[in-house]
Amino acid sequence: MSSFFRTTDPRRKPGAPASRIKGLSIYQPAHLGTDTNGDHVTVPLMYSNMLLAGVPGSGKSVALNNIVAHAALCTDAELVLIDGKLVELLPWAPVADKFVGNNVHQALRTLRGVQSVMDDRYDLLARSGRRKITKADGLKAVVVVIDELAYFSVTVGTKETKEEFINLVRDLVARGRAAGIIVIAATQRPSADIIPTSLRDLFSYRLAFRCTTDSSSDIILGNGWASEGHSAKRIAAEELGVGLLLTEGGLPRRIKTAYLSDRDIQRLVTKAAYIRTNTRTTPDDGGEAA
Ligand SMILES: Nc1ncnc2c1ncn2[C@@H]1O[C@H](COP(=O)(O)OP(=O)(O)OP(=O)(O)O)[C@@H](O)[C@H]1O
Repeated sequence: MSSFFRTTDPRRKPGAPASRIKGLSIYQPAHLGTDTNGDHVTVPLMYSNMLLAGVPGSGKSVALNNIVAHAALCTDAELVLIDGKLVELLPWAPVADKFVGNNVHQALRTLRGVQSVMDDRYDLLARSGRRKITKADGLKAVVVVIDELAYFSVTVGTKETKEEFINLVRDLVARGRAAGIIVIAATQRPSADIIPTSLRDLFSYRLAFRCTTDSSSDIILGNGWASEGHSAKRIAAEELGVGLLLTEGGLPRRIKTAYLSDRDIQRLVTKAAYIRTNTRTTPDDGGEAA
């Protein structure tokens, strides 16, 4: 398990001021689980985005919790949670910079706001002749977690709100990475209307949990993977939290996500709340230098 499960920082000397507890950095990879060899599986969040899909109860929310936990503990990331199901991400609401439940208009307003942050950052990049923001810019990454895509793009609202929602998501996924806008989107409906190829192909990481057909597995991972033996249909119903993780340019890798109990989440929220309100904290390490 990653170090953020500890309630106290092991490097903190007894009696040392609490302000020495450091948060994580969004430039560090997030712990997601283990592979079939038992090796740790991490995913870089900065300059990335991720699509998660699979049948109900296959493990998407548990996977999302790992990612949200990492982002919540980062002092250089803002957390925007959009939860059409309302209850899945709700435990993280106290540490979210913005929490939106099943309100499509609020969801649209929030995504428009993130889009305008992204546009401002592109102006900044254009003015300085650079291609992506770096740590040296001192700008926080914005981690936008959406569960469930289909709720806003198909189920509720009007034709106009559904179209605007999916257009905003597509734009943030397409242009967000270089600007430090990270979209993590989940759906229990891996069908072509919810995840058109043009959207799916924009995600740098795709995680397919159990699917009922090879074609729905391909809708998540990409056309042709099932025929090459990489199909999330082969994941058994009892293999909860098992999925195929595809990274850009790689092969799908079978992983099992780390499970966070409600108590783990409560403890992480408490720690993240402390880290986020303590302005003197600085993120650990940082990975990518300017
Ligand atoms: N990595 C895991 N280890 C152990 N149990 C798991 C794991 N992932 C999921 N589970 C079990 O499966 C249940 C369903 O998982 P989860 O809520 O993540 O599914 P889901 O795909 O988000 O479902 P839905 O689409 O209905 O929201 C969990 O409550 C948990 O009991």
